[in-house]
Amino acid sequence: MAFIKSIGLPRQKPGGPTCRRRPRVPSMQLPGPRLENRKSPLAIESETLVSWLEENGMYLSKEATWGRPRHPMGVANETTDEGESSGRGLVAVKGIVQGEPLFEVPFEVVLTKQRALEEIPELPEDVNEYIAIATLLIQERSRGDASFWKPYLDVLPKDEDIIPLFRWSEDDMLLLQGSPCQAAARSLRGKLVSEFATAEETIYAPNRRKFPDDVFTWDQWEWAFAILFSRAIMLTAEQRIALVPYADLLNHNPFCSTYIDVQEKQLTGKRFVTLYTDRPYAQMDQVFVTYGPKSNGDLLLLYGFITDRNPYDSVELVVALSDEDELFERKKKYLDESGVGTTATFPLYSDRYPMELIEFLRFCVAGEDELDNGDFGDFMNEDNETLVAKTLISACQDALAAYPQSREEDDKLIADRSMYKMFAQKQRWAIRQRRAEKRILERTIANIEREITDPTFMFTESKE
Ligand SMILES: C[S@@+](CC[C@H](N)C(=O)[O-])C[C@H]1O[C@@H](n2cnc3c(N)ncnc32)[C@H](O)[C@@H]1O
Repeated sequence: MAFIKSIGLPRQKPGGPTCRRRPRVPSMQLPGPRLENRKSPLAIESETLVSWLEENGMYLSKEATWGRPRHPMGVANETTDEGESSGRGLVAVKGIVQGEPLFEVPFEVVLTKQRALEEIPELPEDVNEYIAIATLLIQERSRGDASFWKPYLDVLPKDEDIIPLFRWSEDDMLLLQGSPCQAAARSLRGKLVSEFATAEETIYAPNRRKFPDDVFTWDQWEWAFAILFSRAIMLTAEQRIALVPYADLLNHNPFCSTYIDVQEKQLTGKRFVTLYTDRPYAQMDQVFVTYGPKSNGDLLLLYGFITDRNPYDSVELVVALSDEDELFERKKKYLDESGVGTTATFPLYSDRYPMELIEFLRFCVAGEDELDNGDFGDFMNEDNETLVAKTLISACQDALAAYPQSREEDDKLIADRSMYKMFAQKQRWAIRQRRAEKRILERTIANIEREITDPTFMFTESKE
């Protein structure tokens, strides 16, 4: 799935015939240090991280030690997925068997709310977890070399490389005109703005000596949340979120189901975050985790990337009770009382739709008889079911009409590889995202149009 460009690890010698190497240029002829000894800044940062983790009790030995095999992974400084850079990643440096613990990260280096409260006693005890860790991140970033977490902060992607959708400007977002992603991004951004205003008023402003206004700025806040949304993990056993250095170098593969646990060593009482694999890996394979069953829209919003092979991809479809319906008032009253409202949004997948959507539409298109006696969770009659199908098709057509470009136009942009490569990263994500959404809408229309011609057609659970 992913191709590793440069992993900074010794490659296994290939078997079979070897080819002769070109003689090396004598080092004395080279200006400055010998080329082969020059390390990229990325490699230096990764090595510094590894040394720091080892100093703080993480086992990362490159050689087997007494009774313990070598650490099975190494940091890949540049990985790619579907032709796009996916930043650093972790790679198996030896075969890994299923269920093997991959690493144990000592709690000493983990960022949690608890740790934030210890480091910043000025934070209120009941502070929200995200705000606590964001405040710790901002503080530590501002401390530069003096920060305990400096080696960790140095491997975080550079600011300009962190491009979740909620950080896009309104101009960038024009590329996603018509997409439900725009509203999701504006809504998340709005929440972050208002959370910042509250934190400013209740935590930062009252204690300026601890929280100077040139450090605790909106820009730093936005950066900290971008880091948290794209890297924090839920420690389920403890029901808390955490930033776990090293573990957060793992990239996403929706087909994985690795799991994370917190372990306490019996003799020492020391706690570690441990990751177990769900499948074996061959040497040089990139090791993945899953960030959860997320649609591309959610991946773009929180993590700043999408993946074409995403079984959980969906597009939000808005459907509403028609205000021209003769039974509008009666139906509205019922919907309001049920807490649903006359407009609802449902995820539409390329091969399925939720039964709640069908039930909602069965109710919205129902006649008087059906309203009195209907069970909307089940097929009621052909007329009602056909009306549901037509309403669904028309909702998909309306959604498609909201995009200024057609799916065919997006296809063309992507097919012209040399032109496509010249687009900026955000443009490429946007074109792929809006094309994926249109494909789901078009497929839904095609599926329903095909099925509606079948005399036994009905929406059933099996389509979910
Ligand atoms: C938890 S971090 C993983 C480590 C990260 N690659 C790095 O360089 O630090 C999550 C970020 O990695 C990138 N990423 C993870 N999985 C990816 C994938 N399958 N394709 C593209 N980018 C991916 C995205 O930028 C995402 O926000």
